[in-house]
Amino acid sequence: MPARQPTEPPRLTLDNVTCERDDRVLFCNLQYNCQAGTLLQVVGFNGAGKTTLLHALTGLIAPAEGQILWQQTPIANSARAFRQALLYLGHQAPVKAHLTVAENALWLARLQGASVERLDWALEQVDMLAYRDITCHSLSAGQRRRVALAQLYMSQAPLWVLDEPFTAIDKEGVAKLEALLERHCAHGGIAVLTSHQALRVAGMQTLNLADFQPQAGASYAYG
Ligand SMILES: Nc1ncnc2c1ncn2[C@@H]1O[C@H](COP(=O)(O)OP(=O)(O)OP(=O)(O)O)[C@@H](O)[C@H]1O
Repeated sequence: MPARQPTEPPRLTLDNVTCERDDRVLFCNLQYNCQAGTLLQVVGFNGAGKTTLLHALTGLIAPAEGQILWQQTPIANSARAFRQALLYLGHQAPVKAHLTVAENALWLARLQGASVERLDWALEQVDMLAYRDITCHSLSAGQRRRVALAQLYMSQAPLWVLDEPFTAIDKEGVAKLEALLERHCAHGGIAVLTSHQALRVAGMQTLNLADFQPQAGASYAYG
């Protein structure tokens, strides 16, 4: 489904962002501008701060320095508009074991304000329609991830922030997700994702957190 078109083209700006955990600077002075159509893969070694950056991008944590802007307004000042524009998929597939595949996909879609008329179609896209009424506790890790990914097919949010969406997904599933990301951005959406995989998506940009490491000895600059 094409991204819902806001009145102005979507724009996400990382303005001189520094993030830290437990007084330790993970990356600093990160400057990046994502315009309509941007697909950005955040890469870096284990512990570089990729998930931390996505948490900052979604407003779950505040950067130690700098700010995140949505449509040129700091996200802290535009929380409602920003939340409506955002689809965030975290590291763990947010699937409840005691609910069926359809129930999980439905509440995730409703949580995102996504259109639920296309539930069965979305489940078909992630090859989970045959499991529609099965409770999720009996699913494999890849199948649980697929249930979570179904919401991407129902979403109209212009901004997708996805933490390791390819985890546990097989080769065919990866190719489908790559095509979906490409379509989302071709329709004017923005997608920021982390992955340790080399992805095949036309026009994808890469942000390597290793390029924004603090200088040696500067780790406690904010203490
Ligand atoms: N809630 C937290 N409290 C304290 N430290 C944290 C917290 N979350 C993460 N960290 C620390 O911040 C650093 C960066 O973690 P993060 O999960 O952002 O890395 P990552 O680049 O996503 O790693 P990976 O590739 O292994 O998923 C790690 O050293 C981690 O221990």
